[in-house]
Amino acid sequence: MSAIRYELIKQCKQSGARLGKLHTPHGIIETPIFMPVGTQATVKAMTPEELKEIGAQIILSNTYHLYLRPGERLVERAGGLHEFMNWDRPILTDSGGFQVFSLSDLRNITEEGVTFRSHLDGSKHFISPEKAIEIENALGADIIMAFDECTPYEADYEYTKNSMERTLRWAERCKSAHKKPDKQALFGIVQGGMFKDLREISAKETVKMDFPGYAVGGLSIGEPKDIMYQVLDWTVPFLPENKPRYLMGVGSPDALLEGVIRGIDMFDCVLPTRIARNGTVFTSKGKVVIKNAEHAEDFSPLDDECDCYTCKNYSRAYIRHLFKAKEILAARLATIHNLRFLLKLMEDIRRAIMEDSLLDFKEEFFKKYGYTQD
Ligand SMILES: CNc1nc2cc3c(=O)[nH]c(N)nc3c(CCc3ccccc3)c2[nH]1
Repeated sequence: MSAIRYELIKQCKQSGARLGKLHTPHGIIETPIFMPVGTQATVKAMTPEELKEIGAQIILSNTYHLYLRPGERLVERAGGLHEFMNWDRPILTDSGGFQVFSLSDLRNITEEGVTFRSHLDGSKHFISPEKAIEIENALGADIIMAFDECTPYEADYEYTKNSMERTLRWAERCKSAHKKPDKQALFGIVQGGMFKDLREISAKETVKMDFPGYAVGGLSIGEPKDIMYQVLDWTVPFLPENKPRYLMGVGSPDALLEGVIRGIDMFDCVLPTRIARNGTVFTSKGKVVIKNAEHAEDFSPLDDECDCYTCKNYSRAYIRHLFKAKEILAARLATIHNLRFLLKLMEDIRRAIMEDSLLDFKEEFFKKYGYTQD
């Protein structure tokens, strides 16, 4: 008995897109879904109530960060992540592999696991597949990711093949180490870099291990977008239709649409919250850098098609002023807007799939958004 159940509601007639419901111990998630990232047990600048207000159904957190600070045992003693961060809806945690590679400098990878230095204080640490699962079990997320190596984009065939094969062996070890499959759903992660045959082997071998859901890893790491889409075309067909598919690290509007069309159900990205704090916001007519002088006396909202709290109550001029004055409210208002923009885009996508008009919706969205302005 797995912790989650995926219900395929409708297969799009125009593309590989699907409408689904993911039943989890903390509630039902409608897919396709965008998942805000809350790396250190908080979606930066947002309260849980504000996240619910804008329609967030599931949030992500990070094993690597929470292990280093405050420690997974403290979170466990607090009653687990849901209690600790006052979030009673679903949570997904990544296994830490990716973060070790993108955050800590000194690191050594062996069959056993990864030795690395903490990006906080330089202290030495070791994480194995077993250790990663132990941490994720202690944190208590509804969906947990297997410990994998996100193969670097520029890796050659030989390295990518060895890395992918090790990730498969690690996946088996994660399955064996997982203590609570009835409470926490463990997803396998497909690797294989930019190579068709390696992606196919990784997908087939990972599916043989029968996980409740599958992630496509090793993407959104600097490769051109058309390569990412090509890798999806090579990989998704080998993933079972009755299980959710999660494309890791993807979240720009155009990539969300292209991923949905290729049969992806779940997405995450730090982009909307990160660029919000730097003063860049999504709008239906493309991205806007609010600090630019042109907005100084623009008393219209960020986006006149947006229904969010920020767009209903504040002007571009005011938000620009807050950024120029380095006011904390600036980051909050921009974050509310950017997250709502993507969550609403996913709502519109789900409606378009229901109405068999997804490709028409995509056409119209790109025309207005100005596709090239990704
Ligand atoms: C930005 N691009 C990006 N590509 C990724 C590839 C992988 C990958 O191949 N393996 C794993 N395990 N994670 C990846 C992530 C991190 C996603 C995440 C961040 C925060 C919280 C929860 C989840 C990625 N992120």
